[in-house]
Amino acid sequence: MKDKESSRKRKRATNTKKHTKKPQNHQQQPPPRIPSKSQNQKDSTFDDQQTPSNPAKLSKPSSFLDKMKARLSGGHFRMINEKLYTCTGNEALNYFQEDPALFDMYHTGYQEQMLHWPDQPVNIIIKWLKDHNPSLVVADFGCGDARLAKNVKNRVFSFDLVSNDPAVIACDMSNVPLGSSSVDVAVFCLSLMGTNFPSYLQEAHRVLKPSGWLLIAEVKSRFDPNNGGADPNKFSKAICDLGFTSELKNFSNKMFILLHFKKKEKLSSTAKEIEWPELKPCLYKRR
Ligand SMILES: C[S@@+](CC[C@H](N)C(=O)[O-])C[C@H]1O[C@@H](n2cnc3c(N)ncnc32)[C@H](O)[C@@H]1O
Repeated sequence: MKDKESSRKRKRATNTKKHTKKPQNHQQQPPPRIPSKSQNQKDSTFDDQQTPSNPAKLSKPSSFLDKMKARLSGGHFRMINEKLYTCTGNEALNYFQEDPALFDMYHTGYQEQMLHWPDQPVNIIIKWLKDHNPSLVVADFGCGDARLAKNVKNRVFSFDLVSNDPAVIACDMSNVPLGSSSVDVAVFCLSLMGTNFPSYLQEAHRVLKPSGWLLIAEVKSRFDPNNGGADPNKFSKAICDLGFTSELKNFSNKMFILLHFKKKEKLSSTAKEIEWPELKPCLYKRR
């Protein structure tokens, strides 16, 4: 009996030893690992847009945080972008009115994406305007940061869903505060985003003077019928049926197409049903 009792006591003592935490000896801890060159390279693929040029910066904890923030904001951009391509203009207006910070988030991401485009379509349109008479009055539908208005001598009415600039008029561009036949040029630079895009083109037709110009720059992949995109000829025909003549189709750029139309002097008396092709959303890749 005594033997059993003493063996139980011994067992308890060894168990307690097993579970007792050793006091930490910090001096014996291995030193923190400094990322080697190959680890730095691996990190840079995490989000190569954010890789600092100085590798020493990578060892600072803030660079990891910066990368996390960049990743998060890239995700937010893609989410907002997809929303804009899959809802109506009015829904997009309400979306941004509820949280105007989303608009800034979208535009930060959009500018980041555009850095990877060899040419900016807005610069091609700016050049077109500079080559024409500066007295032409322009309406920029979906103007973004109003770069167009800031770079030409023309009088420009700039419209977007949110206004962060006194020069920009906040509205849904299917209903702009301009009189009928009041402008010479209507511009849509990558802005035919809403599912109701035909109503934006109808509005441009309303505000354009007879013989006024309609200039469209759109993402090329949206007009690639082999890849689910619209047939550009059907799109062009629909615009002509709205009351325009086609003046230019330029597919030479890798990233965007350029289409120019002129508003017909006289509208045909027989209004016909216009067959608009669907325009697929332009979704940006994670970089
Ligand atoms: C891709 S960005 C292009 C901005 C500018 N045109 C450029 O080329 O830099 C498209 C812009 O169209 C605006 N947009 C989209 N739908 C709109 C609508 N229904 N009414 C007004 N603006 C709209 C978006 O808010 C966004 O600023």
